This record gives sequence, structure tokens and C-alpha cells, in this order.
Amino acid sequence: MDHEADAYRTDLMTITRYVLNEQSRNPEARGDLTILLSHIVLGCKFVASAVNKAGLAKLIGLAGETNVQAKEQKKLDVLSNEVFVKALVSSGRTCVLVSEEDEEATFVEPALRGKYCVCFDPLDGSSNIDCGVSIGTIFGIYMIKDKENVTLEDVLQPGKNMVAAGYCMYGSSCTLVLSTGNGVNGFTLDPSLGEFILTHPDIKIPNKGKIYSVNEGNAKNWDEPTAKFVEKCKFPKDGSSPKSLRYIGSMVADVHRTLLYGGVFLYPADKKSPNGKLRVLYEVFPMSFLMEQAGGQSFTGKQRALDLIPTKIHERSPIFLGSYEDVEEIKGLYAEQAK
Ligand SMILES: O=P(O)(O)OC[C@H]1O[C@](O)(COP(=O)(O)O)[C@@H](O)[C@@H]1O
Ligand SMILES: [Mg+2]
Ligand SMILES: [Mg+2]
Repeated sequence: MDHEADAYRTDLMTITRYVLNEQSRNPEARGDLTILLSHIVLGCKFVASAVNKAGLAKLIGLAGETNVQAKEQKKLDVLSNEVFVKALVSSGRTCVLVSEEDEEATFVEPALRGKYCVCFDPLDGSSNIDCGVSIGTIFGIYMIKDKENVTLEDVLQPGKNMVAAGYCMYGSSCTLVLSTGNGVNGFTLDPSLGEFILTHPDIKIPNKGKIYSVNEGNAKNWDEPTAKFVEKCKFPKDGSSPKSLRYIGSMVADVHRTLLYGGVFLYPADKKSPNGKLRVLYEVFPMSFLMEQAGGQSFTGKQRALDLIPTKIHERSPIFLGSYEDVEEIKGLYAEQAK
């Protein structure tokens, strides 16, 4: 029966055990982040279950509203947002929440306040819901300065100040990827146990990849460095093989593949959208944090993404992230243009 045991992960490092271990590395930690993360994990399990049943439980389709980005909200966008807001508030560890689905930041009532801000995209890639393609949740966590005196400034911080970030991908399996600033680890939900088990310890992105990932339908409006980079991917002049193109259209799924296989994911600026499409606080920053923690890089076309200081909660930024050398090449093309 040995081979059967081999087919299962019997070490059972659950996400709870992992986070508790991390907590014990810091003698000053009082368990607040551990509790907050356990509430996020609960939210992810809830959404994973709703996504699995979406077609059956009439959760497919539009909710009838548009959100602050003038995007039509899907029923699952609305449900996921409610789940995460409730999970985060009831943790008693948050004081400000920024969600893609809410125009304004939510200030938690004083009695339930804790010392963290959470910025999140409750359901990323929601245009893919109705055809069953992978979607996800993205989150970034900051510590605030003074919980008696919380302002919007507490969330408008550079991404490098984050204390933790992660995403959960609802795909062929449900995978939660997390960093608390000490590397990146991936956990897969075992539906029979209802637990996330460590399946991808200490993820490191390959230094150079064979895949590029971009919406090429926007190519006619790209700037020169982006156009040159994609041209080099397809027609390399150094004798190397062309890169493969993979684009799902769900940032979580495209970034997850990039993290595991290497390569680069880009959502650049273009003539129609000079700030690109993806939102700084809950898409660009958490994914950039994970990339850097895994040994990759993230660049906006002008600077290291995590050095950006947002001025609005729904601000957007162009983004190029992935394998260190691939992003280095893009940085070189922007530097050349700036000469
Ligand atoms: O359809 P496009 O323009 O290629 O955009 C795809 C991008 O838009 C997004 O779907 C935006 O996310 P939301 O679904 O959370 O609004 C990203 O997940 C994805 O990377
Ligand atoms: Mg999104
Ligand atoms: Mg979304």
C-alpha cells in the first residue's frame, strides 16, 4: 500500500500550521495576522464553493449593477465582495478595507477595529465566470500607524510596505499562494478535508522564461518598448527560440502560470489607456510583492512597481512582471527610449 500513501501528501502542513510557524519566528507577534489570514482563508473556501456550484446555483450572469470602474458586476462579484467584507470585518483585525467592487474605502466601526488594512479584488477575471475559466481573489495587507486615527493615507502607501499578499485561484484545483515577506508558498485545497495543504513550498520563479502573456488585441495602441519586446519574443535575433504566447484574461491565472513556469505577464499602457488597466492597490501591488518574493521583478515602464505611491484607491498602472531576466530586458527597452 506504500504507493497509495505516496500518492497523497501525508506531511499535512496546513496553511494554519504554516502561518502559526511564521508567527512564532517573530517574538513580538501576538497572532493578529494569523487570525486575519484565517478569515481570508475562510472567505476563499466560501468563494471556491460558490464558484464550483455557480452554474447550478444560478450564480452565473449579471447582478444588474455597474461598479466604480463602470464594469458590469456579475452575481459572483457581488457575492464574493460580501463574503470578504464580512470575513475581514468579523476578524476584528482590520480597520480599512479597499475592494474593487466598492467605490469608497470601508472604515470598520471602532469596536471591531484592528491594526491592518486589506486591499482586495474579491473576484478577479470575472469576465471568465460564465465559461468556467479560472478566476481568483487577490489581496494585499498593510499595517496602519494608529488605529485610533485612521485615514485614507493608511491605504495609499507604496506596495513595498505590505506585510503580506496573496491570491487564491479557483481553477482545476483551488490554490492559495501566500507571502508574509519570507518567500512564497502555495497551498491546495483538499475538498475532502476542507483544508489548504502546502503543495508548492518556497516557490522560485525561473530566472528566464519561455512564455509571454499579453492581450495582443491592443497591439495597435502600444508604445514602442512594448511593441519591440513582443516582437523580440516572436522573432528573436539572438538565435534563441521564440517564446510561446499564453493569455487567459484572468490576472490570477496568468500570473500563477508565470510564477510557476517563468516568463512575463504584461498589461502595458497604450494610447487609449495611458495608465493601463490593472489597479494598483489590489492587482499590481500584491502580484508584484509575490513576484519579488519569488525572485522575479515587477516594473511599471517607469519604476519598480512596489515603489509607486498611489494617490487614489482605484488608481491604475501599467505592469510588466515575471522572470528577472525577461523584466530586465523590458527595463532596457524603456531606458533606451528615454535616452
Ligand atoms: O480583457 P483584457 O483587457 O485583456 O483584461 C484582462 C484583465 O482584466 C481583468 O479581468 C480585470 O480584473 P476584474 O475581473 O477583477 O475586473 C484581469 O484579471 C485581467 O488580467
Ligand atoms: Mg481583477
Ligand atoms: Mg474583480
